[in-house]
Parts: sequence; structure tokens; C-alpha cells
Amino acid sequence: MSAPQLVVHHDKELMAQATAARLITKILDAQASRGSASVVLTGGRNGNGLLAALATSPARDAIDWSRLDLWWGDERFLPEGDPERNITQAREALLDSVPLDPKRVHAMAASDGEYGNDVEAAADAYAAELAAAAGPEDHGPVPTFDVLMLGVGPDTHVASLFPELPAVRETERTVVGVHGAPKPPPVRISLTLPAIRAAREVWLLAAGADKAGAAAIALSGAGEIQAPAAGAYGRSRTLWLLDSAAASQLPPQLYPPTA
Ligand SMILES: O=C1O[C@H](COP(=O)(O)O)[C@@H](O)[C@H](O)[C@H]1O
Repeated sequence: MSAPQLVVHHDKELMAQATAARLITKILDAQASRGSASVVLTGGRNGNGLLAALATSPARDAIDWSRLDLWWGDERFLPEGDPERNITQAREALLDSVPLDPKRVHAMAASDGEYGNDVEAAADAYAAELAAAAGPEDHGPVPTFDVLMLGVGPDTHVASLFPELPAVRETERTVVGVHGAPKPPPVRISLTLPAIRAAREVWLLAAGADKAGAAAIALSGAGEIQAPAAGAYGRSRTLWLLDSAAASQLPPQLYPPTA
């Protein structure tokens, strides 16, 4: 477990641009040292803002997009192409404008896909895809993602792990179907906390005043069942990327930093 580190940007636009630059560097470093990079994308406003910033960065062309694996932390279980699906929004923000290898874009199934409306089968299939991508060096059923990003919801949810729902209590499976999510749509697919913790680096994104309470709770010692964001950490690094509005309720011992 790595203790959270905080980076607070002035506003959400700056946070998106700086985080896009950070992600580009991280992908380049991973490709240089391991040949390819793996990134887990998040849905939501902050995640899509980051992808849009990356799309307009001239440095995006430094990335070898054909040597990048993209995974998702969660997906809204809706028909293919639905505008509310996380992958639809990611395609629009960035993915359709860069030369990715389609075989390395690991989408979670849609509700009209090969598993039909069976969200458990769709979750199991994603778990199997992750397990097939993991090697002996990963010591488990999930690849050691270079960066796994999570948008923090105003209720402290991350991926589709909502406070007190069964998915956040999962300790064995790496991917689960989620029912009864308080944020629409109610049916979703999500990585679990054990899968999230397989990542080398976990980046939690929180921008906007509506995230201030969630950041304060998750960073103040709350339990992960009540505050799922508190249970998200990486093997080597856990980075909270905030804007000043989202940092406005942090306790003074956390922010602002003392000299
Ligand atoms: O529904 C979701 O919400 C969260 C956070 O979204 P935001 O719009 O409040 O930033 C996101 O992390 C998750 O991937 C998504 O499915």
C-alpha cells in the first residue's frame, strides 16, 4: 500500500492539462522501459476532461499509440454506442483521433453485446481477459497496470464501487456486475478494489466544489466500505490530483502543505 500524495492545481482546466502532460510522460517512460504501456481509463467529467486535454496536446504525438493497452475501471451497462457509455465518451474525447491498435483497446461488454443483458457474464469475461493479459511477473490475475485512473464521485465512489454496495466488499473477484447503483444507470461493470490495487500507480481525479466533501472524507481515514475512494491505492504510488475547489475542505494537516 502506498500512502496518498496530493497535487493541487489552481483550477480544473489546469488540472486536466497538467495531468495529461503527466500521463504522456508516464506512457513514454513505460514504453521505454518495458516496451509497452498499460493505462486504465475512468469515466466521468474529470476523466473525460483529461482525455480532451491530451487530445489537444502537441506532445500526444510523442506516444507510440500502437504500443498502448487501454483498459477501463468501470462501464455503464448500456447498448453499444450509447452516449452515456464511458467508452463512447472516451472515443469522442480522444480515442477516435489517435492510431491505437484495436486489439489493445479492452472495452467492457455492452448490454447488447455477446453476453446480452447478462452483466455477470460480461464481468466474468472481462476478468478472463485481464487474467489472460497477466504474466508470471504480475503475481496475480490482473496485469500490473502502469497507471490506473479513477474519477472520484461526490459520494466518494470510484469506478462503479459505491458506498456500502456489495461490489466494494468484494475480496476475491477482480471484476463484478453492479446492481442498484445510486447514479444512473443502475447496472454497471466494475473492477474491484483488489484489481485496482494491482496497478503500479493509482491516480484519483477530483476537480470541482462538488468533490470537496468526498476528498476530505476519503483522505481523513474513512473506511473503504463507506468511502470507496479511501480503499484505492497503487503498489508504488497513490496520487490524488485535485483542483483548489476540490481541496477546499481538506483538513489543515493535509493541505495547504507546511514548509
Ligand atoms: O459514473 C461514473 O462516475 C464517476 C465519477 O464521475 P464524475 O462525473 O463525478 O467525475 C466515474 O469515476 C466513473 O468512471 C463513472 O462511471
